[in-house]
Amino acid sequence: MRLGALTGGSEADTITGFAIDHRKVARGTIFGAFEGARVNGEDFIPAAVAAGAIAIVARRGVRVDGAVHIAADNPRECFAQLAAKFFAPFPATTVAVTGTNGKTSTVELTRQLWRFAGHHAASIGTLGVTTADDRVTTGLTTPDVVTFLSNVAGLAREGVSHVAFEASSHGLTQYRTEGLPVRAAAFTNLSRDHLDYHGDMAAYFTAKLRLFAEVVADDGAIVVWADDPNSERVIDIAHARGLKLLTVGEHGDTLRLVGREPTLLGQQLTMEADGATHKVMLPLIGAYQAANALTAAGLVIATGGNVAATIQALGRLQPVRGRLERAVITASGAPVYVDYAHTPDALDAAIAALKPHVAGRLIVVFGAGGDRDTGKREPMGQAAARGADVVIVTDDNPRSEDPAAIRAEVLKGAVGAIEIGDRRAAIAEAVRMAGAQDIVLIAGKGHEQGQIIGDLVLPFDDVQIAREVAA
Ligand SMILES: CC(=O)N[C@H]1[C@@H](OP(=O)(O)OP(=O)(O)OC[C@H]2O[C@@H](n3ccc(=O)[nH]c3=O)[C@H](O)[C@@H]2O)O[C@H](CO)[C@@H](O)[C@@H]1O[C@H](C)C(=O)N[C@@H](C)C(=O)N[C@H](CCC(=O)O)C(=O)O
Ligand SMILES: Nc1ncnc2c1ncn2[C@@H]1O[C@H](COP(=O)(O)OP(=O)(O)OP(=O)(O)O)[C@@H](O)[C@H]1O
Ligand SMILES: N[C@H](CCC[C@H](N)C(=O)O)C(=O)O
Ligand SMILES: [Mg+2]
Repeated sequence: MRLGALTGGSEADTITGFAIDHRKVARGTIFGAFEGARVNGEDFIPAAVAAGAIAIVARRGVRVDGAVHIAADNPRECFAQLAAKFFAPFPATTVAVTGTNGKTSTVELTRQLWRFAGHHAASIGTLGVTTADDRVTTGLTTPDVVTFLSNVAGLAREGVSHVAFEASSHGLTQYRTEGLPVRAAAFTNLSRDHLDYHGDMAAYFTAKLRLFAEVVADDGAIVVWADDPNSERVIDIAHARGLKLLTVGEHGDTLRLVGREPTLLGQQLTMEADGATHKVMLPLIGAYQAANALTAAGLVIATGGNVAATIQALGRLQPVRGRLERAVITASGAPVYVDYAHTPDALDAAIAALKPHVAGRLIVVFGAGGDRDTGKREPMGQAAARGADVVIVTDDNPRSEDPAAIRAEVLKGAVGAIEIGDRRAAIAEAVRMAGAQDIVLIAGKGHEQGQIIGDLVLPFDDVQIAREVAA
């Protein structure tokens, strides 16, 4: 592609790629220079030009010498639109999911449901890029815009026709997933997280709402988990834009959940849809997993799926890695579950999911991550203290913070909890004390394969450790 094709000018230079990090610029690259939370990318423009950048997307008034200046009021948005033209074509059906909790689960369940319907499908999110036979991690929930667009285009070349991706609030704020048509967007729920980055709940919600107000296509659809108190705002946007609206949940119209009976290994769901009553045995436990499964079904229906067939396909869903994953049963007979709950609401949801299955005590082991929203720590402690019979506060990913100080903040909400900083020792203690009637929940790290301590990432896998200490 020639530069002129993007600028509307006559530049004949061949575009070889796009970069938002000057260290990734090569001859023929278009460099996006953005003001960041840490540094100002505009400071790297001379270095990018020296490395061979032929054009710079940057704010008006910014100095650019030796390359074409593509000036824009919103450089991130402009860059995404141009990069998408370069990387196209994309899979025909692309959908996005946002919300505080449930994004990873919903995109993964959507991918599975599409696959059951015979489509070549993929999901992109915290677990990485997942296809029927492969999973590649990207490090972030929503990868940077260049990684995202090039990956989605790569999936199209592999024959993938359907993609579901997670739109994190960071990703939406930074226009990481713009430029390609989003056919449907789903809202799972809103509760506190990431206030370190967004400042307050209003700004955090506004960041998420942009998915519905601006990103989803004008002829697209919006799928809403209708039982969240915040869903009304999303529904209002759908009405204001005249978009197709599908609501799911007890308050839903498209898929109305009228019954949910927990069983040993799953739950029997009863739904009203299309004027008929449907029953299906969902092989996943917990109200929250039913919510995500219904939201996923909503996305599949929004993109052309048959209602009755999609509901029946819920019965074939496989568990999502690290979400209420049963790691092991201890020698004394207690099941040990690993879950990615790392917000107060998620801890509530994970505990509520296990409660119906506990005859004895629920023992919860968890901590909070460092360098992330500090205000969620005490409420996480409260959620655990409220719902569990035994609480063990341990370390999550301390990152640059003092782990003892993080634990102290969590313990403010969980007075009287047991404190064991070393995560392996904490898991071992939970497993040791669990009797036949008890259940152990290890929360916060789910699928993660490492523990981030300072600048180091040490190998750590909750599932594997649980198996080791239970052996
Ligand atoms: C807070 C945040 O979102 N940071 C991400 C973001 O940073 P930023 O745009 O503010 O970048 P910055 O570091 O200030 O730099 C500004 C610009 O200068 C460029 N630069 C920077 C240094 C340099 O030497 N040369 C250079 O060109 C950068 O590429 C960037 O474009 O863009 C960077 C480049 O893509 C990301 O690496 C970085 O992720 C950091 C590592 C991170 O930890 N992000 C987490 C918080 C995150 O994004 N999480 C969300 C939500 C998780 C969830 O709830 O699921 C996610 O989607 O994963
Ligand atoms: N619909 C839901 N309602 C409440 N809690 C949920 C819901 N879905 C998931 N959770 C909780 O949140 C945890 C993380 O789930 P999941 O990974 O699907 O969310 P996410 O939105 O992708 O999270 P992240 O922001 O880290 O990417 C789960 O392990 C569970 O404890
Ligand atoms: N996507 C989430 C992951 C948190 C996982 C938890 N283990 C932690 O490290 O805080 C975040 O960036 O806030
Ligand atoms: Mg996720």
